[in-house]
Amino acid sequence: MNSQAPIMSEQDTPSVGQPYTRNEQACHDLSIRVRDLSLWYGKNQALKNLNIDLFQKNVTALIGPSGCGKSTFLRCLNRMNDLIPSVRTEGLVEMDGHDVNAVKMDEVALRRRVGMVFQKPNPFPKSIFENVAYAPRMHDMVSRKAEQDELVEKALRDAGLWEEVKDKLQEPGTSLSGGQQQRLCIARAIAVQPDVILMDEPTSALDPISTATIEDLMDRLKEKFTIVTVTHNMQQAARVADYTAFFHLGEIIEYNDTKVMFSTPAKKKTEDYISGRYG
Ligand SMILES: Nc1ncnc2c1ncn2[C@@H]1O[C@H](COP(=O)(O)OP(=O)(O)OP(=O)(O)O)[C@@H](O)[C@H]1O
Repeated sequence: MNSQAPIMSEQDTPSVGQPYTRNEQACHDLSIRVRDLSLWYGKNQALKNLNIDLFQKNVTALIGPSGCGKSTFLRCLNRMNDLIPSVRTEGLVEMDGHDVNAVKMDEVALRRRVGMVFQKPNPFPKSIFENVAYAPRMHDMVSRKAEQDELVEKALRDAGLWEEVKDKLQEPGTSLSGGQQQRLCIARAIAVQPDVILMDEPTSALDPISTATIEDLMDRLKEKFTIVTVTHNMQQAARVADYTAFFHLGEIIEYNDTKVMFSTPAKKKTEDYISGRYG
């Protein structure tokens, strides 16, 4: 646990629909602030009046049964739901004090600040090198070849992949194993130096060893990045997450320090879910 992170007591657990309130110290660590966020797909309301604060350089896990809105919520943080025509949202999502839904917010710039890693590794059909170099070049972050090489090496090192690929950077990204491809996707996400990395079930398509490697990586990456991850795996949430939010039917039922939530959940529904009684 990040020693700078605010420690929450059970009394801090927000009741449904109420903003999470914190002490002054905690305000400095705020990355994303969500207030009264609701979302509809056509007539179906998928998110109901969500209020949550997500903290810098911590891992927050989103857990809950299938269809409860975890992925939908994740996509609100980088406006990916905008790509779905039937979607309507209400409420506020602020990143470092800026409303991400403001008309003047540039979506390209937003997605540079908020990287995303998906359930199934999805490298571009390009070389390992190009998978990492492409976005920094598009964003004019590198001009000289040497700078580009340096940035690619750094991103691959930070993603724990460099030693495995340094001699085959020109081979296709798709030639790597599933676990390596997922680390390549993480390298691609961090190459543009985002503030936040969203991960949507990043290990669910991987074997146990690759899963453990990604979990270790998340632990290291949170020194530099804010990570928000969706997982169906309770043990994974307990292992990797500083904070956990339990979603149910489009609502946040409970949000707390992971250790507190898993040892003494405040709500019966949370207890039933984490003890495997449903879901
Ligand atoms: N593109 C879409 N169009 C219409 N409805 C959608 C769309 N995506 C999700 N939904 C609906 O929104 C609700 C929340 O879905 P979402 O995928 O966010 O849940 P989830 O908790 O991430 O589920 P899972 O754990 O199974 O991935 C569900 O009722 C789902 O059917």
